Amino acid sequence: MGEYAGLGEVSGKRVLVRSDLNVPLDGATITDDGRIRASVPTIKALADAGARVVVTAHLGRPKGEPDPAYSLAPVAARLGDLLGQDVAFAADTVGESAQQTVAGLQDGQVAVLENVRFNAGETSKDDAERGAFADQLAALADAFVSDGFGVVHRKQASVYDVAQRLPHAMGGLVAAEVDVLRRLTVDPERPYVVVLGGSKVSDKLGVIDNLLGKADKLVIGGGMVFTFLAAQGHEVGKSLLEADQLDRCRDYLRRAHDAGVDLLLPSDVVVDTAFPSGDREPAPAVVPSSEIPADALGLDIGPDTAVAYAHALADAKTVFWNGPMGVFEVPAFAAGTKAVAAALTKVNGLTVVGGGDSAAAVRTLGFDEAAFGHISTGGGASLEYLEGKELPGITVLEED
Ligand SMILES: Nc1ncnc2c1ncn2[C@@H]1O[C@H](COP(=O)(O)OP(=O)(O)O)[C@@H](O)[C@H]1O
Ligand SMILES: O=C(OP(=O)(O)O)[C@H](O)COP(=O)(O)O
Repeated sequence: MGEYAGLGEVSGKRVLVRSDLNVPLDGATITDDGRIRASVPTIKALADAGARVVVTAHLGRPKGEPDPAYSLAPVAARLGDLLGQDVAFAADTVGESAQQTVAGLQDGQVAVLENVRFNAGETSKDDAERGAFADQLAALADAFVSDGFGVVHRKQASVYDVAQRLPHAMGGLVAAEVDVLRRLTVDPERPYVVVLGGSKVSDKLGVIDNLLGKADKLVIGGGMVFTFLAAQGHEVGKSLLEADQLDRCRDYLRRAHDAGVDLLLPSDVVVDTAFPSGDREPAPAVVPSSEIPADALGLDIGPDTAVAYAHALADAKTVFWNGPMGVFEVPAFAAGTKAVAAALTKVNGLTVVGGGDSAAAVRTLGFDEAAFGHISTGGGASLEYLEGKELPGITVLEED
Protein backbone atom coordinates (compact mmCIF):
# COMPACT_ATOMS: atom_id res chain seq x y z
CA MET A 1 0.00 0.00 0.00
CA GLY A 2 2.21 2.93 1.07
CA GLU A 3 4.88 4.60 3.15
CA TYR A 4 4.79 7.76 5.27
CA ALA A 5 7.68 10.19 5.88
CA GLY A 6 10.47 8.21 7.48
CA LEU A 7 8.20 5.54 8.97
CA GLY A 8 8.52 3.11 6.09
CA GLU A 9 5.58 0.90 5.22
CA VAL A 10 2.55 1.84 7.34
CA SER A 11 -0.04 -0.42 5.75
CA GLY A 12 -1.68 -2.55 8.42
CA LYS A 13 0.13 -0.66 11.21
CA ARG A 14 -1.59 1.24 14.00
CA VAL A 15 -0.29 4.80 13.70
CA LEU A 16 -0.92 7.23 16.55
CA VAL A 17 -1.22 10.80 15.23
CA ARG A 18 -0.98 13.75 17.62
CA SER A 19 -3.07 16.48 16.00
CA ASP A 20 -4.07 19.89 17.37
CA LEU A 21 -7.86 19.83 17.16
CA ASN A 22 -8.31 22.56 19.80
CA VAL A 23 -11.09 24.48 18.05
CA PRO A 24 -13.37 27.20 19.44
CA LEU A 25 -16.78 25.86 20.50
CA ASP A 26 -20.07 27.53 21.34
CA GLY A 27 -21.67 24.74 23.40
CA ALA A 28 -21.19 21.71 21.14
CA THR A 29 -21.07 23.84 17.97
CA ILE A 30 -17.66 24.30 16.34
CA THR A 31 -17.37 27.99 15.44
CA ASP A 32 -14.18 27.63 13.37
CA ASP A 33 -12.89 24.29 12.07
CA GLY A 34 -9.59 25.58 10.65
CA ARG A 35 -7.44 23.36 12.85
CA ILE A 36 -9.44 20.26 11.91
CA ARG A 37 -9.09 21.11 8.20
CA ALA A 38 -5.35 21.64 8.65
CA SER A 39 -5.06 18.21 10.29
CA VAL A 40 -6.86 16.35 7.51
CA PRO A 41 -4.03 15.94 4.93
CA THR A 42 -1.75 13.96 7.27
CA ILE A 43 -4.58 11.78 8.58
CA LYS A 44 -5.81 11.18 5.02
CA ALA A 45 -2.33 10.39 3.70
CA LEU A 46 -1.86 7.76 6.42
CA ALA A 47 -5.32 6.25 5.90
CA ASP A 48 -4.80 6.18 2.13
CA ALA A 49 -1.49 4.39 2.75
CA GLY A 50 -3.41 1.67 4.59
CA ALA A 51 -2.57 2.65 8.17
CA ARG A 52 -5.04 2.19 11.03
CA VAL A 53 -5.03 5.79 12.17
CA VAL A 54 -5.52 6.61 15.86
CA VAL A 55 -5.82 10.35 16.45
CA THR A 56 -5.04 11.84 19.85
CA ALA A 57 -5.67 15.50 20.66
CA HIS A 58 -6.76 17.91 23.40
CA LEU A 59 -9.57 20.42 23.65
CA GLY A 60 -9.26 23.38 26.01
CA ARG A 61 -7.69 23.07 29.43
CA PRO A 62 -9.73 20.54 31.48
CA LYS A 63 -8.30 19.69 34.88
CA GLY A 64 -6.85 16.22 34.25
CA GLU A 65 -10.19 14.43 34.58
CA PRO A 66 -13.19 13.86 32.30
CA ASP A 67 -15.34 16.97 31.76
CA PRO A 68 -18.15 16.64 29.18
CA ALA A 69 -17.84 20.33 28.24
CA TYR A 70 -14.46 19.49 26.67
CA SER A 71 -15.38 16.25 24.88
CA LEU A 72 -13.83 15.73 21.45
CA ALA A 73 -17.00 13.96 20.22
CA PRO A 74 -18.21 16.92 18.06
CA VAL A 75 -14.69 17.33 16.69
CA ALA A 76 -14.49 13.65 15.71
CA ALA A 77 -17.81 13.99 13.88
CA ARG A 78 -16.55 17.04 11.94
CA LEU A 79 -13.32 15.23 11.10
CA GLY A 80 -15.40 12.40 9.63
CA ASP A 81 -17.33 14.91 7.49
CA LEU A 82 -14.12 16.50 6.22
CA LEU A 83 -12.44 13.16 5.53
CA GLY A 84 -15.56 11.80 3.87
CA GLN A 85 -15.35 8.57 5.87
CA ASP A 86 -16.62 7.20 9.17
CA VAL A 87 -14.47 8.11 12.15
CA ALA A 88 -14.77 5.92 15.24
CA PHE A 89 -14.79 7.72 18.60
CA ALA A 90 -13.43 6.21 21.81
CA ALA A 91 -15.13 7.44 24.98
CA ASP A 92 -11.83 7.41 26.85
CA THR A 93 -8.19 7.99 25.90
CA VAL A 94 -6.35 4.81 26.92
CA GLY A 95 -8.99 2.71 28.71
CA GLU A 96 -11.25 -0.11 27.60
CA SER A 97 -13.13 1.96 25.03
CA ALA A 98 -9.88 3.16 23.41
CA GLN A 99 -8.43 -0.36 23.35
CA GLN A 100 -11.57 -1.87 21.80
CA THR A 101 -11.93 0.96 19.27
CA VAL A 102 -8.34 0.57 18.11
CA ALA A 103 -8.64 -3.24 18.00
CA GLY A 104 -11.72 -2.85 15.76
CA LEU A 105 -9.94 -0.69 13.14
CA GLN A 106 -9.38 -2.09 9.65
CA ASP A 107 -6.60 -0.86 7.36
CA GLY A 108 -7.40 2.67 6.15
CA GLN A 109 -9.86 3.41 8.99
CA VAL A 110 -9.60 6.30 11.47
CA ALA A 111 -10.43 6.63 15.17
CA VAL A 112 -10.30 9.63 17.53
CA LEU A 113 -9.53 9.11 21.22
CA GLU A 114 -11.32 11.23 23.85
CA ASN A 115 -9.56 14.41 25.05
CA VAL A 116 -6.05 13.47 26.11
CA ARG A 117 -6.13 16.14 28.84
CA PHE A 118 -8.84 14.17 30.69
CA ASN A 119 -5.82 12.27 32.06
CA ALA A 120 -3.66 13.92 34.72
CA GLY A 121 -0.56 12.20 33.31
CA GLU A 122 -0.76 14.15 30.06
CA THR A 123 0.28 17.53 31.47
CA SER A 124 2.04 16.35 34.65
CA LYS A 125 5.36 18.01 35.49
CA ASP A 126 6.45 14.71 37.01
CA ASP A 127 8.43 12.72 34.41
CA ALA A 128 7.40 9.36 35.86
CA GLU A 129 3.69 10.20 35.93
CA ARG A 130 3.83 11.54 32.37
CA GLY A 131 5.86 8.54 31.27
CA ALA A 132 3.39 6.06 32.75
CA PHE A 133 0.58 7.69 30.78
CA ALA A 134 2.71 7.79 27.64
CA ASP A 135 3.29 4.02 28.07
CA GLN A 136 -0.48 3.50 27.91
CA LEU A 137 -0.82 5.69 24.82
CA ALA A 138 2.11 3.98 23.11
CA ALA A 139 0.58 0.56 23.78
CA LEU A 140 -2.25 1.51 21.40
CA ALA A 141 0.05 1.93 18.40
CA ASP A 142 3.02 0.68 16.39
CA ALA A 143 4.26 4.12 15.28
CA PHE A 144 3.78 7.83 16.08
CA VAL A 145 3.33 10.86 13.85
CA SER A 146 3.66 14.30 15.46
CA ASP A 147 1.37 16.67 13.57
CA GLY A 148 -0.03 19.00 16.25
CA PHE A 149 2.00 22.11 15.54
CA GLY A 150 0.01 24.17 18.08
CA VAL A 151 1.32 21.95 20.92
CA VAL A 152 4.95 21.29 19.95
CA HIS A 153 6.03 23.81 22.61
CA ARG A 154 4.41 21.65 25.31
CA LYS A 155 6.44 18.93 27.05
CA GLN A 156 3.39 16.72 27.42
CA ALA A 157 2.92 12.95 27.21
CA SER A 158 1.15 12.84 23.83
CA VAL A 159 3.59 15.35 22.32
CA TYR A 160 6.95 14.45 23.85
CA ASP A 161 7.11 11.23 25.89
CA VAL A 162 5.20 9.08 23.42
CA ALA A 163 7.74 9.90 20.69
CA GLN A 164 10.42 8.33 22.91
CA ARG A 165 8.45 5.10 23.00
CA LEU A 166 7.54 4.50 19.35
CA PRO A 167 9.13 4.78 15.91
CA HIS A 168 8.22 8.36 15.00
CA ALA A 169 8.02 10.91 12.20
CA MET A 170 7.18 14.58 11.77
CA GLY A 171 3.80 15.11 10.14
CA GLY A 172 3.32 17.22 7.03
CA LEU A 173 1.60 20.06 8.90
CA VAL A 174 4.43 20.52 11.41
CA ALA A 175 6.99 20.39 8.59
CA ALA A 176 5.10 23.01 6.56
CA GLU A 177 4.66 25.36 9.54
CA VAL A 178 8.35 25.19 10.45
CA ASP A 179 9.25 25.91 6.84
CA VAL A 180 7.36 29.23 6.82
CA LEU A 181 8.43 30.31 10.29
CA ARG A 182 12.08 29.70 9.48
CA ARG A 183 11.79 32.55 6.97
CA LEU A 184 10.96 34.91 9.85
CA THR A 185 14.00 33.90 11.88
CA VAL A 186 16.56 34.08 9.09
CA ASP A 187 17.13 37.74 8.34
CA PRO A 188 13.52 39.02 8.20
CA GLU A 189 12.97 42.01 5.95
CA ARG A 190 12.68 45.17 8.08
CA PRO A 191 10.80 46.83 9.63
CA TYR A 192 9.81 43.62 11.43
CA VAL A 193 6.72 44.12 13.60
CA VAL A 194 5.31 41.65 16.11
CA VAL A 195 1.71 42.17 17.27
CA LEU A 196 0.74 40.43 20.51
CA GLY A 197 -2.68 40.07 22.10
CA GLY A 198 -5.02 37.38 23.40
CA SER A 199 -5.64 36.05 26.87
CA LYS A 200 -2.73 33.64 27.58
CA VAL A 201 -0.96 36.56 29.20
CA SER A 202 1.81 34.92 31.20
CA ASP A 203 2.81 32.66 28.26
CA LYS A 204 3.10 35.65 25.96
CA LEU A 205 4.76 38.05 28.36
CA GLY A 206 7.58 35.51 28.48
CA VAL A 207 8.27 35.71 24.76
CA ILE A 208 8.77 39.48 24.78
CA ASP A 209 12.11 38.93 26.48
CA ASN A 210 13.68 37.55 23.30
CA LEU A 211 11.59 39.46 20.80
CA LEU A 212 12.99 42.75 22.14
CA GLY A 213 16.26 41.80 20.50
CA LYS A 214 14.69 40.75 17.21
CA ALA A 215 11.68 42.91 16.27
CA ASP A 216 11.73 46.63 15.44
CA LYS A 217 8.28 47.23 16.90
CA LEU A 218 6.14 45.36 19.40
CA VAL A 219 2.45 46.20 19.27
CA ILE A 220 0.47 45.16 22.33
CA GLY A 221 -3.28 44.53 22.53
CA GLY A 222 -5.70 42.06 24.11
CA GLY A 223 -5.47 40.98 27.72
CA MET A 224 -1.73 41.68 27.91
CA VAL A 225 -2.32 45.42 27.83
CA PHE A 226 -3.47 45.71 31.41
CA THR A 227 -0.43 44.27 33.12
CA PHE A 228 1.65 46.85 31.20
CA LEU A 229 -0.74 49.67 32.12
CA ALA A 230 -0.68 48.62 35.77
CA ALA A 231 3.13 48.51 35.57
CA GLN A 232 2.99 52.16 34.45
CA GLY A 233 0.96 52.93 37.56
CA HIS A 234 -2.51 53.10 36.00
CA GLU A 235 -5.75 51.79 37.46
CA VAL A 236 -6.97 48.81 35.38
CA GLY A 237 -10.24 48.10 37.22
CA LYS A 238 -11.37 44.49 36.81
CA SER A 239 -9.30 43.88 33.64
CA LEU A 240 -7.17 40.77 33.14
CA LEU A 241 -4.05 41.34 35.27
CA GLU A 242 -1.03 39.20 36.09
CA ALA A 243 -0.02 40.90 39.33
CA ASP A 244 3.22 38.90 39.64
CA GLN A 245 4.43 40.13 36.24
CA LEU A 246 4.53 43.87 36.98
CA ASP A 247 8.29 44.05 37.50
CA ARG A 248 8.85 42.10 34.32
CA CYS A 249 6.70 44.59 32.35
CA ARG A 250 8.59 47.53 33.86
CA ASP A 251 11.83 45.86 32.81
CA TYR A 252 10.52 45.38 29.25
CA LEU A 253 9.46 49.03 29.00
CA ARG A 254 12.90 50.15 30.16
CA ARG A 255 14.75 47.78 27.82
CA ALA A 256 12.59 48.65 24.80
CA HIS A 257 13.36 52.33 25.43
CA ASP A 258 17.10 51.69 25.76
CA ALA A 259 17.21 49.46 22.63
CA GLY A 260 15.17 51.87 20.50
CA VAL A 261 12.41 49.29 20.01
CA ASP A 262 8.93 50.79 19.74
CA LEU A 263 6.74 49.06 22.33
CA LEU A 264 3.25 50.33 21.55
CA LEU A 265 0.47 50.29 24.16
CA PRO A 266 -3.11 51.49 23.69
CA SER A 267 -3.95 55.14 24.35
CA ASP A 268 -7.64 54.26 24.65
CA VAL A 269 -9.59 51.10 25.43
CA VAL A 270 -13.15 49.82 25.15
CA VAL A 271 -14.50 48.83 28.57
CA ASP A 272 -17.64 47.34 30.06
CA THR A 273 -18.64 46.65 33.65
CA ALA A 274 -18.79 42.87 33.13
CA PHE A 275 -17.20 40.27 30.87
CA PRO A 276 -19.62 39.58 28.00
CA SER A 277 -22.07 36.75 28.60
CA GLY A 278 -25.39 35.70 27.15
CA ASP A 279 -27.17 37.17 30.21
CA ARG A 280 -26.96 40.87 29.32
CA GLU A 281 -26.47 43.21 26.39
CA PRO A 282 -22.91 44.58 26.15
CA ALA A 283 -22.56 48.21 27.27
CA PRO A 284 -19.26 49.27 25.66
CA ALA A 285 -17.63 52.61 26.52
CA VAL A 286 -14.37 54.13 25.24
CA VAL A 287 -12.03 55.56 27.87
CA PRO A 288 -8.40 56.77 27.86
CA SER A 289 -6.24 53.84 28.95
CA SER A 290 -4.98 55.93 31.88
CA GLU A 291 -8.55 56.37 33.16
CA ILE A 292 -10.11 52.91 33.36
CA PRO A 293 -12.87 53.09 36.01
CA ALA A 294 -12.42 50.80 39.01
CA ASP A 295 -15.67 48.93 38.22
CA ALA A 296 -14.81 48.37 34.52
CA LEU A 297 -12.72 45.93 32.52
CA GLY A 298 -10.92 46.43 29.23
CA LEU A 299 -12.25 44.28 26.41
CA ASP A 300 -10.80 45.85 23.24
CA ILE A 301 -8.33 48.48 22.10
CA GLY A 302 -10.06 51.83 21.45
CA PRO A 303 -10.60 53.58 18.09
CA ASP A 304 -7.62 55.97 18.41
CA THR A 305 -5.37 53.04 19.21
CA ALA A 306 -6.72 51.07 16.24
CA VAL A 307 -5.73 53.95 13.94
CA ALA A 308 -2.29 54.24 15.56
CA TYR A 309 -1.68 50.48 15.27
CA ALA A 310 -2.72 50.44 11.60
CA HIS A 311 -0.27 53.31 11.06
CA ALA A 312 2.51 51.40 12.85
CA LEU A 313 1.97 48.48 10.47
CA ALA A 314 1.81 50.54 7.29
CA ASP A 315 5.52 50.46 6.44
CA ALA A 316 6.24 46.97 7.82
CA LYS A 317 7.96 44.44 5.58
CA THR A 318 7.53 41.47 7.93
CA VAL A 319 4.70 41.04 10.45
CA PHE A 320 3.92 38.28 12.89
CA TRP A 321 0.58 38.59 14.68
CA ASN A 322 -0.57 36.41 17.55
CA GLY A 323 -3.57 37.05 19.77
CA PRO A 324 -6.76 39.05 19.14
CA MET A 325 -6.81 42.71 20.21
CA GLY A 326 -10.05 42.20 22.14
CA VAL A 327 -12.90 39.82 22.84
CA PHE A 328 -13.60 39.58 19.11
CA GLU A 329 -16.18 36.83 19.57
CA VAL A 330 -18.60 39.59 20.68
CA PRO A 331 -19.23 42.21 17.94
CA ALA A 332 -19.15 45.11 20.44
CA PHE A 333 -15.50 44.26 21.19
CA ALA A 334 -14.31 43.13 17.74
CA ALA A 335 -13.39 46.46 16.10
CA GLY A 336 -9.76 46.51 17.27
CA THR A 337 -9.07 43.00 15.99
CA LYS A 338 -10.80 43.85 12.72
CA ALA A 339 -8.72 47.03 12.28
CA VAL A 340 -5.43 45.21 12.88
CA ALA A 341 -6.43 42.36 10.54
CA ALA A 342 -7.36 44.90 7.86
CA ALA A 343 -4.02 46.69 8.31
CA LEU A 344 -2.20 43.38 7.87
CA THR A 345 -3.94 42.74 4.56
CA LYS A 346 -2.39 46.00 3.26
CA VAL A 347 1.17 45.21 4.29
CA ASN A 348 3.59 45.01 1.40
CA GLY A 349 5.64 42.10 2.72
CA LEU A 350 5.36 38.78 4.56
CA THR A 351 2.47 38.55 7.05
CA VAL A 352 2.01 35.56 9.32
CA VAL A 353 -0.98 35.14 11.63
CA GLY A 354 -0.51 32.51 14.34
CA GLY A 355 -2.77 30.99 16.95
CA GLY A 356 -6.05 29.14 17.19
CA ASP A 357 -8.11 32.19 18.12
CA SER A 358 -6.24 34.66 15.91
CA ALA A 359 -6.75 32.43 12.87
CA ALA A 360 -10.39 31.93 13.85
CA ALA A 361 -10.78 35.71 14.23
CA VAL A 362 -9.46 36.36 10.73
CA ARG A 363 -11.89 33.86 9.26
CA THR A 364 -14.98 34.62 11.34
CA LEU A 365 -14.57 38.39 10.84
CA GLY A 366 -14.84 37.73 7.12
CA PHE A 367 -11.28 38.20 5.87
CA ASP A 368 -10.02 36.22 2.90
CA GLU A 369 -7.27 33.88 4.11
CA ALA A 370 -5.42 34.53 0.87
CA ALA A 371 -4.88 38.16 1.98
CA PHE A 372 -2.33 36.91 4.54
CA GLY A 373 1.02 35.31 3.75
CA HIS A 374 0.49 32.39 6.11
CA ILE A 375 -2.07 31.47 8.74
CA SER A 376 -0.39 29.27 11.30
CA THR A 377 -2.28 26.80 13.49
CA GLY A 378 -0.06 27.57 16.48
CA GLY A 379 0.21 30.81 18.45
CA GLY A 380 2.36 29.98 21.46
CA ALA A 381 4.30 27.42 19.41
CA SER A 382 5.06 29.99 16.68
CA LEU A 383 6.13 32.59 19.20
CA GLU A 384 8.50 30.20 20.94
CA TYR A 385 9.92 29.16 17.57
CA LEU A 386 10.48 32.82 16.65
CA GLU A 387 12.18 33.40 19.99
CA GLY A 388 14.69 30.72 19.06
CA LYS A 389 13.57 28.45 21.89
CA GLU A 390 13.90 24.70 21.66
CA LEU A 391 10.48 23.13 21.06
CA PRO A 392 10.32 19.80 22.95
CA GLY A 393 7.83 18.29 20.49
CA ILE A 394 10.25 18.91 17.62
CA THR A 395 13.60 18.14 19.24
CA VAL A 396 12.28 14.80 20.52
CA LEU A 397 11.68 13.77 16.91
CA GLU A 398 15.36 14.19 16.19
CA GLU A 399 16.26 11.61 18.88
CA ASP A 400 16.45 7.91 17.96
N1 LIG B 1 -8.96 42.32 26.93
C1 LIG B 1 -9.23 41.02 26.96
N2 LIG B 1 -9.67 40.44 28.10
C2 LIG B 1 -9.95 39.11 28.14
N3 LIG B 1 -9.84 38.27 27.10
C3 LIG B 1 -9.40 38.79 25.94
C4 LIG B 1 -9.07 40.18 25.81
N4 LIG B 1 -8.68 40.39 24.55
C5 LIG B 1 -8.76 39.22 23.90
N5 LIG B 1 -9.20 38.24 24.73
C6 LIG B 1 -9.49 36.83 24.41
O1 LIG B 1 -8.28 36.18 24.06
C7 LIG B 1 -8.65 34.94 23.46
C8 LIG B 1 -7.55 34.46 22.56
O2 LIG B 1 -6.36 34.37 23.29
P1 LIG B 1 -5.16 33.39 22.95
O3 LIG B 1 -5.59 31.96 23.20
O4 LIG B 1 -4.01 33.87 23.76
O5 LIG B 1 -4.93 33.60 21.38
P2 LIG B 1 -4.44 32.57 20.26
O6 LIG B 1 -5.31 31.33 20.37
O7 LIG B 1 -4.61 33.27 18.97
O8 LIG B 1 -3.00 32.26 20.60
C9 LIG B 1 -9.95 35.21 22.72
O9 LIG B 1 -10.91 34.25 23.10
C10 LIG B 1 -10.34 36.64 23.17
O10 LIG B 1 -11.71 36.74 23.53
O1 LIG C 1 -4.64 26.74 21.29
C1 LIG C 1 -3.44 26.44 21.35
O2 LIG C 1 -2.44 27.33 21.38
P1 LIG C 1 -2.51 28.88 20.92
O3 LIG C 1 -3.64 29.55 21.69
O4 LIG C 1 -1.16 29.38 21.37
O5 LIG C 1 -2.67 28.90 19.45
C2 LIG C 1 -2.96 25.01 21.35
O6 LIG C 1 -4.02 24.10 21.12
C3 LIG C 1 -2.24 24.72 22.66
O7 LIG C 1 -3.13 24.80 23.73
P2 LIG C 1 -2.55 25.14 25.20
O8 LIG C 1 -2.03 26.56 25.18
O9 LIG C 1 -3.73 24.95 26.13
O10 LIG C 1 -1.43 24.16 25.47
